[in-house]
Amino acid sequence: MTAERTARKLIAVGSGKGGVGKSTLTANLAIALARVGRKVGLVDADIYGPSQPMILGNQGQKPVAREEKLEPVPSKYGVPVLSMGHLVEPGRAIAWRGPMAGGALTQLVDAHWGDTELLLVDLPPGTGDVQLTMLQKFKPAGAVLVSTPQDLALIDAARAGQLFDQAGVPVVGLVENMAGYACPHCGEVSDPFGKGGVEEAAGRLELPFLGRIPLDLAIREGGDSGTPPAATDDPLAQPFHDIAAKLDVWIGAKS
Ligand SMILES: Nc1ncnc2c1ncn2[C@@H]1O[C@H](COP(=O)(O)OP(=O)(O)OP(=O)(O)O)[C@@H](O)[C@H]1O
Repeated sequence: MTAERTARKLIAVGSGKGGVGKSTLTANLAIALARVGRKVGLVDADIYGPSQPMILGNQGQKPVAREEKLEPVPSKYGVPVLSMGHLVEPGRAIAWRGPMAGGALTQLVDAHWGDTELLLVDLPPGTGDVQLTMLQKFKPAGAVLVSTPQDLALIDAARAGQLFDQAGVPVVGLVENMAGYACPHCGEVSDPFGKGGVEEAAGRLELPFLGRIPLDLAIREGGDSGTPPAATDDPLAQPFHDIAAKLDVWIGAKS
């Protein structure tokens, strides 16, 4: 069991601010990595607001426990997942204090992940209890930070970066989400959240810039309907595959 643990790498996907697309990115990266043959699993560490069962289209399935540990729930994209969303009734509020949330996270990570070589962990936004448990107890190999290009989100992203830094977890790089919206009627591209801010911030923080994902209705619809773009042949899959390839190279270099 010790050997199994050392071989498996955890990559945390974090953000300073909520709603910037962390869960969307995590699911699509996991699918992209599975499509190139990686044995990848996903932990939805967003204990209070789990969204992976909906994004990965396996809502309503319950994980079974074997020898007091959970069995991950399969998804049709070859990415097994564990989420509080599989354990509590949909729509029910999860009002837990920090230690309980930390305990729940432990159950999700310390599960029967079998031959899974890579676990992507979708963190809750910010720098709270769950993030600290994640860093201290499970020490991810690296962290990917996602932000929209607006200043407010970037300040928080830098703060989240500091948290990883202080914990000795290297930041793999920054991803810009929701940049450039092409109007479905006239095709004109506008930037509701700005553009390029994350790349600039990455330069300032001396961190790699991993790529940019456009603001696109199909990404939102894919998330809501359990069909993430990375699992399709849509051109929207490309940025996710490009970012996943960079992450794969980074992990390879670490091994
Ligand atoms: N590039 C995009 N284009 C269009 N919609 C997007 C994009 N990225 C994310 N969304 C949508 O924005 C919403 C928030 O995204 P998501 O849940 O991934 O963010 P989050 O950072 O994980 O949020 P939370 O703070 O709840 O954890 C979702 O409805 C998602 O489908």
